[in-house]
Amino acid sequence: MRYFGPLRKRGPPHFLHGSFVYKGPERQVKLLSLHRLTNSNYHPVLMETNFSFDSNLIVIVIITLFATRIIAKRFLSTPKMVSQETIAHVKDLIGQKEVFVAAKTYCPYCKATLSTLFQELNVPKSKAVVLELDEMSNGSEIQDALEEISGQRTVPNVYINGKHIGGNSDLEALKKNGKLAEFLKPVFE
Ligand SMILES: N[C@@H](CCC(=O)N[C@@H](CS)C(=O)NCC(=O)O)C(=O)O
Repeated sequence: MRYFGPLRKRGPPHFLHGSFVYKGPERQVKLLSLHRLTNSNYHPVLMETNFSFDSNLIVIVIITLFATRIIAKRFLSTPKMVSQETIAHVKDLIGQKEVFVAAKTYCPYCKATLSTLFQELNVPKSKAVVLELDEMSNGSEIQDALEEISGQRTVPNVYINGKHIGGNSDLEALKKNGKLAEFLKPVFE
């Protein structure tokens, strides 16, 4: 890369900053800036590089790569295969007790949900099945099955009396509008 100071050539600023003064396969010369001398006299400051590459082309290539990746992920990814056996097993777990929560130990939303149910609302732990999926060898399989059954992949995934409640925000919304107490009634009977 080589910089040229102001050249002797004088004239109006007929080309834009950053534009190519010369562009060949082995070198290119770009206009860096124009030094104003008088109202009508300018010195161009030029920069010469040995390798000519089109920065627009690089941007297009990067965007194309990203777009291809997103499209491939969205449309070409193979659907997760969850065995009917696992689905039946998870459905069984959901129905085993009044409350079912699929959680992960590090998940703050899960902590909030468990605190709402067991500390705030005093749901007896004996009435609930809580799965910490990240501590289970078949946790990801169960998560796939939950997605298949409820359409929800995130944790916490809450069921009360076999009814899908949703995540922590859904639980909080039900708590706010007073419907959660109604859902939990059978738990305390
Ligand atoms: N809006 C959801 C947010 C739940 C969420 O984002 N959970 C994260 C974990 S903290 C999750 O499930 N991530 C995907 C995963 O762990 O597979 C809720 O209120 O429950």
